[in-house]
Amino acid sequence: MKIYEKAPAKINLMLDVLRKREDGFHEVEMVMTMVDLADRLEMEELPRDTIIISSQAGYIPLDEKNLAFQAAKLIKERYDVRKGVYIHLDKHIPVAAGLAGGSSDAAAALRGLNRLWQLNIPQEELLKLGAELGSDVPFCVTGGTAIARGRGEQLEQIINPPQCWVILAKPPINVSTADVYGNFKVDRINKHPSLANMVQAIEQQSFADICTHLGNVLEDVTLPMHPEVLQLKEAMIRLGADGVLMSGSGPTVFGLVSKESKVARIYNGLRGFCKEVYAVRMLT
Ligand SMILES: C[C@](O)(CO)[C@H](O)COP(=O)(O)OP(=O)(O)OC[C@H]1O[C@@H](n2ccc(N)nc2=O)[C@H](O)[C@@H]1O
Ligand SMILES: Nc1ncnc2c1ncn2[C@@H]1O[C@H](COP(=O)(O)OP(=O)(O)OP(=O)(O)O)[C@@H](O)[C@H]1O
Repeated sequence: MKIYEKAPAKINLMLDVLRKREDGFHEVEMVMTMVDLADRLEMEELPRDTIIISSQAGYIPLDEKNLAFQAAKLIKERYDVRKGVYIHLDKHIPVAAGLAGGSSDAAAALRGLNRLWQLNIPQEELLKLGAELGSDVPFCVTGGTAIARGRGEQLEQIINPPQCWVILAKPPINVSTADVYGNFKVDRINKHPSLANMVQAIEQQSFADICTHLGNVLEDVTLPMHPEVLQLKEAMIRLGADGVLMSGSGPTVFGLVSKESKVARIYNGLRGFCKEVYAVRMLT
C-alpha cells in the first residue's frame, strides 16, 4: 500500500522573541499560517526493517540528517514498529528558506506513518513527537493558523486569515536558523510586533490590518547580515505588495497581495533579479 501526504510551507505573519532561555532556545510569540506551496511525500511499507529516503531534489541529505528519516526513526522506536518504510520526497519548498520545508516533511511523515502502520497515535502525542524533532514541527503537524509560544511548540489554533495571494521570493543565499538566533540580542530590538494586534486583525478578517501589523524581530539580525533580503523587501513594496515581511529566520521574503490583478506585475518584476519566486494562495 502507498500513502501520500502533503507538506505545505509555513510563513510567520508575526514573530517576536521575548528572551533567551536557560536551555539555549529563545522564548517566542508567533503567528504562523500555511501557504499553498507544498512538498509531497509518498510512503510505502518495506518488507525489510529499514528506512529509505529518496528525492528528486539533489541538494538535501537523504540519510539520518533528513528530518523525514528522523520522524520515521522516532515513530519506529517509540511504537516498537519492526517494519521498514520507503519515503519519497517530491520537494517544491525551497530548502533553508525560512519556510519550514524540512519541518513540514517531518510532520507529514509523522501523520503518514501513523496511517500507514495504523498506530492510532492521538494528535496530542504526534505534537510531542514533533517537538522532539524541531521547534516548527508541531505547528506543521496541525497546520491551519496558530499562535505559537514557548520555543514554538505551544500552539493555540485561531481562524485563518482572509484569502489572499502570497508572493514568495528567496534570494540565492543560505541562512542558518541557529546563527540568526545565536546573533539575536533582545535589548537591541527597536520595535516588538504586537501579538494582540495581529490576532485581532485576523479575527476581524481585516486584510489591511494584517498587513499593518506584520512584524519579525529576526529581520534585525538577518537584514544587516544579508543586504539582498532588504533589497527584496524594498522591491516588493515598490512593485505594489500590500504587506511585506521576511519569513522565520529568512532569507525568504513574502508579500501579501489582495488584488489578483497586481500579482503578475509583482511576480514578473521580482523575476527580473531573483530566480526563486512563487505566487501562491494562502492555505485557508
Ligand atoms: C525561525 C522559526 O522557523 C520561526 O518559525 C523557528 O523559530 C525555528 O524553528 P526550527 O528551524 O524548527 O528550529 P530548531 O530546529 O528547533 O532549532 C534550530 C536552532 O534555532 C535555535 N532556536 C530555535 C527555536 C527557538 N525558539 N529558539 C532558538 O534559539 C536553536 O537553538 C537551534 O540551534
Ligand atoms: N526533508 C528535508 N527537506 C529540506 N531540508 C532538509 C530536510 N531534512 C533535513 N534538511 C536539512 O535541514 C536544513 C534546513 O532546511 P529547511 O528547508 O527545513 O529550512 P527552513 O525552511 O529554514 O526551516 P525553518 O523555517 O523551520 O527554520 C537544510 O540544511 C537541509 O539540508
